[in-house]
Amino acid sequence: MTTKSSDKLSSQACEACHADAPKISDEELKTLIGLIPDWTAQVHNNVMMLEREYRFKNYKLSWAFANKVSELAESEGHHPAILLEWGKVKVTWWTHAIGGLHKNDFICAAKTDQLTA
Ligand SMILES: C[C@H](O)[C@H](O)[C@H]1CNC2=NC(N)=NC(=O)C2=N1
Repeated sequence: MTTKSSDKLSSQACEACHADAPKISDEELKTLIGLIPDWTAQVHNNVMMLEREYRFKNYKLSWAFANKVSELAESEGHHPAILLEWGKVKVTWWTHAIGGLHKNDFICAAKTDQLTA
């Protein structure tokens, strides 16, 4: 079996996150984003977020993927923004409780990538 660098993240589970949990450092951001190269860190309304757009052949496939992401979110207790459109789904992960990025967001991004397989 081949192992990808993102497996280091996707094999982990989200931990309970509290308002006093620290945001990831710049150093951690560099390391963690390197494990999920298809994602970009973007700042919206002063909050750093992880974003990726997935492409599909039609609306039904986009919709099915958005549903899978929703199932993942409920099972992890961590919830992304999902923008469902014809042929594409944009997934945005951040941690509301801290207004930024926590390791949970990187774990969930790696798990989201696995849903396309
Ligand atoms: C009580 C519950 O676990 C929290 O409100 C969770 C739910 N899902 C969440 N999802 C995200 N993305 N960030 C959070 O801070 C968050 N908090």
